Amino acid sequence: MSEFVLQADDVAIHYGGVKAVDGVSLTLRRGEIRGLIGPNGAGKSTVIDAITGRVRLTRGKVQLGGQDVTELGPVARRMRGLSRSFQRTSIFGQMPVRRQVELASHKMGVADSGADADAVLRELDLMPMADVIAEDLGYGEQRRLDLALALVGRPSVLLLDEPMAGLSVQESHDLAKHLKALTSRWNVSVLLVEHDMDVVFGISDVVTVFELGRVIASGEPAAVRADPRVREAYLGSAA
Ligand SMILES: Nc1ncnc2c1ncn2[C@@H]1O[C@H](COP(=O)(O)OP(=O)(O)OP(=O)(O)O)[C@@H](O)[C@H]1O
Repeated sequence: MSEFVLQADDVAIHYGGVKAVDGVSLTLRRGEIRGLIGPNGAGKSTVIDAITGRVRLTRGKVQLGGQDVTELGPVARRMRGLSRSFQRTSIFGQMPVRRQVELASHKMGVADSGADADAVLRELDLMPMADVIAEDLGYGEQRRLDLALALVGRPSVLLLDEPMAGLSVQESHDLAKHLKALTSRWNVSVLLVEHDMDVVFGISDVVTVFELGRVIASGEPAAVRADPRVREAYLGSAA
């Protein structure tokens, strides 16, 4: 058994002459949060797409729990425990919260989807809103519902692309707290692309910095924050 739940090796995604991602390697240990940061267009979302199987690799390999999944599509990867959140709550806007989560769990083939849904809702403090129509939730709660849908079937890896976008400081704080709790209580590993530096440096175990499709720094948050190259490329003097 690999010590990594997720391992991407020398991943490249080229669009014609555009090297969106060009030789990126990264890993996730069980229960670890890795923050991915970098300027706009650095290739962060493309790496997420590559890992989920949404785009085909130009080069490289993706492994999940030590198994090569490079040739598998997004649904097959999801079934093997690789989940991502979408900003998709509006698709089922007319449906009550618990029903949505239960349906998503059922679609995943979970035997007791009711129990699965309840566990997820409890974990994310959404049980009091179980019967609320999704459209009537506050924005922060909708983001949590989005996360709930990604958590059905107990994935081992969660990929999140800017989950804090549009949230208030308090809502971001709450979501960050839930993410941190998930990693310890459910042993989920998280790859977090996020522009909110307080969140990234606050909850990540490791931070990886992208620039122009490549990794320019990676390590513990304090070391990355202090790295002169990172400050120059991205963080500026405000960090
Ligand atoms: N389908 C595509 N075709 C051509 N170029 C693309 C495509 N998708 C992404 N790119 C390019 O690849 C580069 C990386 O984009 P990407 O969206 O991954 O960056 P990002 O770091 O996620 O940026 P942001 O922080 O703004 O979301 C950019 O130059 C982008 O224009």
